[in-house]
Amino acid sequence: MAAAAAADAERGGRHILRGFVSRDLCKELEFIHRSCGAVGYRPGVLSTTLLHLAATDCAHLLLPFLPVRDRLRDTVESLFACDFALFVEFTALISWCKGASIGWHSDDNKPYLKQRDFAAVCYLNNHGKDFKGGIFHFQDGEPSAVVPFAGDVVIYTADRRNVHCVDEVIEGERLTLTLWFTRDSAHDEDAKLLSLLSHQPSSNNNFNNPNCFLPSPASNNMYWFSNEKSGFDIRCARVQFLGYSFLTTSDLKDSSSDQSIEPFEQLNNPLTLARGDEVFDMKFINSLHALQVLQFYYWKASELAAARSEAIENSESPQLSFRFRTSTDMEICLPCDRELAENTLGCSCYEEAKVFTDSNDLSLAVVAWENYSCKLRRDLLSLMPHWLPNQSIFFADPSELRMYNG
Ligand SMILES: O=C(O)CCC(=O)C(=O)O
Ligand SMILES: [Fe+2]
Repeated sequence: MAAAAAADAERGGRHILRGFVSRDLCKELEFIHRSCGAVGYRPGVLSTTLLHLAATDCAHLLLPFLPVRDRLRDTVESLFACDFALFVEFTALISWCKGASIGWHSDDNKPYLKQRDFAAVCYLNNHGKDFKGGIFHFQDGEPSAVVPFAGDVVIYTADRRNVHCVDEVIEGERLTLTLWFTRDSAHDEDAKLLSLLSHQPSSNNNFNNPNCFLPSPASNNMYWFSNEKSGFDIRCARVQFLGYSFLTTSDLKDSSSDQSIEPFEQLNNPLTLARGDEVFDMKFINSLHALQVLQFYYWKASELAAARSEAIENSESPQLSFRFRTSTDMEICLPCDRELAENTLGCSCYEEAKVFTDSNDLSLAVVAWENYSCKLRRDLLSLMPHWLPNQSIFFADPSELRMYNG
């Protein structure tokens, strides 16, 4: 087995593993990307890197990545019979929007990418259903093409033996979890992440702080998607696709209702969500907070609907969380090329979502999202003391660690 793997590596091995990532994890990572993603490293591409999550106070959202990240590293080490330690160089969720493509290249083809030894690209959604185009090709040898299917992973060496390209995406958003691995410890992603995490203000590491899982936006230009002529804010576009908009309202009784504040800045202040004439009666700390709750609601729509019908059956009165819009409720109006946004990120699945979801479930989503975030935050705080002395980020069962820690 080891000999076969070594021979494979000699030939510039490549592997396709079907069903490597569970469907549930694909959906969870999609939720993270749609609530936290920012503009990416090439035109038409959005990304959520682990460093970006850590830098925007969402370090707890690293946890869902860790089991699959560890498993991928182990798999690469064994497939290529590595007799050296392998480090993760880079981990990101990457979406390729309409118009995005990449021509023939190897992944180590720039002087600053020479440390890359292996690549793993996990597909999180489906060609044909969620997007069109976006097929992966190897220039020589077999397989010559990989059609992205949720859960599958393609693994290959990052050098000239695996020159590849991706066809232009014609429609929808093609989502991947992409990792590169290196044998050079100087490029270890974990060290960068740990340095960022250990330098965060102590209030963020304190689980007793009720705001410890609330996101902080990066700079506004990180959310501005543009072509040569116009652009749109990714956060605004994502809430619009689910049928909502951001609103400042005088009821919030703070600076957010001050209309002299520049619209982009209003996205970083308290705001709420509206759906047509209805206003959600809850204040969110900023647009990312509102977006995260809304995407959580979209992710968990069927579970939330079931929870609601159970509440009705048990004659627990459903929460009335919407009120009618008044003249003091002001929509946050940003320059936005709606057509570009729809063309870039649009997908028929959003139309289905609008019919499927019930606005009353949004208040259930707020509670469920808080529980989800609190649990991850607690797990993160259990794991941190084990990561720091090892200088490495790994997954372990946090409940066992808590027992062990007393
Ligand atoms: O997403 C893919 O299928 C491959 C992406 C790629 O080649 C790259 O990012 O270098
Ligand atoms: Fe590539």
